[in-house]
Amino acid sequence: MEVKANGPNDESGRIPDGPTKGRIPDGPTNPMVTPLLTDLYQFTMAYAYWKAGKHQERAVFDLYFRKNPFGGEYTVFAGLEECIRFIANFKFTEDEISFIRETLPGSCEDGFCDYLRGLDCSEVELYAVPEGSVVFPKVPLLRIEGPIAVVQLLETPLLNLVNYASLVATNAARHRFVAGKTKMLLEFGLRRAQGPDGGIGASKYCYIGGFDATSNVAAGRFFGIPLRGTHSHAFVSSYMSLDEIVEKSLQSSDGSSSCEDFVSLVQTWLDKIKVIRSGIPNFCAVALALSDLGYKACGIRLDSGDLAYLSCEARKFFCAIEKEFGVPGFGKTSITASNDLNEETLDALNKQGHEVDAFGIGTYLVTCFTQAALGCVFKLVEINNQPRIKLSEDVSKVSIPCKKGCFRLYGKEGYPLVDIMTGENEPSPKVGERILCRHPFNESKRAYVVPQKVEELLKCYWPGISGKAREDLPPLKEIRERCIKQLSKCVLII
Ligand SMILES: Nc1ncnc2c1ncn2[C@@H]1O[C@H](COP(=O)(O)OP(=O)(O)OP(=O)(O)O)[C@@H](O)[C@H]1O
Ligand SMILES: O=P(O)(O)OC[C@H]1O[C@H](OP(=O)(O)OP(=O)(O)O)[C@H](O)[C@@H]1O
Ligand SMILES: O=C(O)c1cccnc1
Ligand SMILES: [Mg+2]
Repeated sequence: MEVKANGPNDESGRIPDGPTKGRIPDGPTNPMVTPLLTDLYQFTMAYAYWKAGKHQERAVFDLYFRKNPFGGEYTVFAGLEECIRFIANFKFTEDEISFIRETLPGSCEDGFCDYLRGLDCSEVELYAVPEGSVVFPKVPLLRIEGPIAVVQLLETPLLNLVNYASLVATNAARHRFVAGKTKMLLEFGLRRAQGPDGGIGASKYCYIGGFDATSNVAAGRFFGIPLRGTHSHAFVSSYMSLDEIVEKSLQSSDGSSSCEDFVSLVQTWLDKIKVIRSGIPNFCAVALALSDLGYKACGIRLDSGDLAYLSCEARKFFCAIEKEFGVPGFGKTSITASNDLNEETLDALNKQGHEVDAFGIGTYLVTCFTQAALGCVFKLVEINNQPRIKLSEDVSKVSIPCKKGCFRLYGKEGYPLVDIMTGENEPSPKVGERILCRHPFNESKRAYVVPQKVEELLKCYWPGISGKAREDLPPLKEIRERCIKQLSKCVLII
């Protein structure tokens, strides 16, 4: 997938009189993310707004989710950078406008096409919680303000860019929580992911959620995520016998000598250690022969059978070899496990006791097997400075009206206590001042809080022409660090 750079930057990457100060981010990572990547009804509504002369009315929409996924207590917010790349470069091509012309009913006026031709997100402002933050239901992840017609067109792509990203980042964080901080977590899901974008997205957002590396080479290239891999069964079963190995010599690691028949050296070791019929003595024989030449073998991967038992047996074998043959560190040879792993199997392995150093996780992680979608929604909360609410018999679907300020209040030890929403014109919470926090739908849930620190959650990532300062988009590693740091504080509380 090629990284699109269709932004309005000049050669210096700056737009001299453009809508925002500083550099416009490159286009979306996936070139399929265009203004047409939206639902038809957004165009139907945009046309109706335009026809009614309503399209420029200033609207405020909140993007939020209603319930934490996986039956859990938290969510990791991800996908923001791609949202900003999208709106920063939002512009219709002539081909796209022609397609819309053909798609809308013939009675639609040509003037709408002229309107689309001139459209960009310069009049839009986007406020967001920083990517990689731990977030909770109902509190806006994004607040988007702007002319109603254009913001309406943004609904579907923004939801698309946030929903899966946040779901899979949360899934990764949950796997990390069960595996523990010290284990290496490898994302192996590309072959099982929902298409190429699902695969690339899974690798990026699992990294944010706390995975250490991916097997996905394209993701390594695009995002600088560390790449790791072992080998498959096919590699072993492709050989019938040792006679097939033609090139038998191997230079020592420092280049000072050469072993003419490395295969014989391995066999000598194998004769000394072969006690059980498994791949482990074979690995050890090769590792010991390599050690003779100054190399250090990395480790093994277990991909079937009882992973707890086999990892313990393998560890015993490695330790016995360290002792018997005096090879320092051999007992610590890395053991990776894979094969249909998920939160439950990781938990079961922990309970049984195991010696696995690294887990390779694919299908259950990237398909988010236990929950299909996060269910983020995009709701109109204000138009022309007037509040708007969506009413529903299902109280969980009632929206919270008004343009809001969102704050995280921290207690004495620096731990977050509560996220609070205020009306834009209400005074914001202040350090050391008692404030009554009320649950939005349950009157009986209320508490006075005296915050020791107040953090404004929604920051301006796209100011349009407002002239406000724009938050930088941090590198992926920083987003991941934010996530890990925030989770370490939240999980203690949960
Ligand atoms: N000690 C263990 N405790 C709990 N679950 C385990 C343990 N060891 C392995 N598992 C899980 O049990 C399942 C084993 O699956 P299955 O029986 O289909 O595979 P297998 O026969 O071992 O290997 P293969 O994939 O080669 O057929 C996997 O989901 C694996 O993660
Ligand atoms: O099990 P996952 O969590 O999806 O992780 C990725 C899996 O992909 C590979 O084998 P593959 O599944 O292709 O072959 P298999 O079905 O024979 O294990 C690898 O050996 C893992 O088992
Ligand atoms: O490198 C591996 O071991 C790997 C990569 C993808 C899927 N399964 C295993
Ligand atoms: Mg498998």
